[in-house]
Amino acid sequence: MNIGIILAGGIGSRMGIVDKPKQFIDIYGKPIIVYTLETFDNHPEIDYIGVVCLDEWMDDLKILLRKYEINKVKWLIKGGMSRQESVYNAIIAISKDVNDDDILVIHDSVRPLVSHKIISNNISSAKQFGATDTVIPSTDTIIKSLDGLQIHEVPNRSELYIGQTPQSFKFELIKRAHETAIESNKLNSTDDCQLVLDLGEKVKLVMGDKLNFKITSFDDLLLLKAIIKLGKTEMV
Ligand SMILES: Nc1ccn([C@@H]2O[C@H](COP(=O)(O)OP(=O)(O)OP(=O)(O)O)[C@@H](O)[C@H]2O)c(=O)n1
Ligand SMILES: C[C@](O)(CO)[C@H](O)COP(=O)(O)O
Repeated sequence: MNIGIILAGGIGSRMGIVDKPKQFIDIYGKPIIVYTLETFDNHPEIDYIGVVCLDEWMDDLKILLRKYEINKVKWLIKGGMSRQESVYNAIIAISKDVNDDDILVIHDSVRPLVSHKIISNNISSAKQFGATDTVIPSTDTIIKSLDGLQIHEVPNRSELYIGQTPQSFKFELIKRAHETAIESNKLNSTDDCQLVLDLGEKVKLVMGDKLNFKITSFDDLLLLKAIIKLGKTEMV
């Protein structure tokens, strides 16, 4: 079984909009989270979906699921204080319904342009290797600075990638990774692959796409609107 876990438990503080979290912002009349959910709902290899949501937005989410006929959602899960806690809440919520070898495809609700190809590649890689990250090669040189004032390192760009989601895992592995992190008091990781690496397990890479960017700040919204508008125009 392949399960999409869509994370919508964040408040979007870096967006700077106070009335709603960024995943509920409308883009041409449809909230960002719906774009993401539709792609998972329509994917033939995704069996069920769990959505992790801010408690106070759960009713709005339920209305959207009905309105847009998102039918594969089986679990509605309360968000945690951190991304890591939100993922763990999902692991606990679905645990009685899944087997160790089932695949969790964990995705940020605020990456609405994820493609079916990326999801398919995640599933086949996680089935084969147990843990998979979606990445794109870094096209910029990355500068490491420990103090934000001077350069401490210029890592070799050919070894650097930008991490995206989905990140996909066999259920047993990601559950063990989270439990081990909690036992060692690591509670605020922004990346599930890091927790699997901490176990000494390998994480395979699949190629993402520049378009699968994360909506973080206001400029990302402008970009998303432009891309969706262009896409629609080109389809006409
Ligand atoms: N407690 C949290 C924090 C984040 N997320 C989710 O994790 C994804 C990536 O996180 P990020 O972009 O950092 O979202 P926010 O935490 O909402 O943003 P910010 O850091 O600006 O507050 C988002 O889909 C977000 O909803 C979550 O489910 N639970
Ligand atoms: C998981 C992630 O989206 C990969 O790019 C990213 O690590 C989330 O980090 P954030 O600090 O929650 O934006």
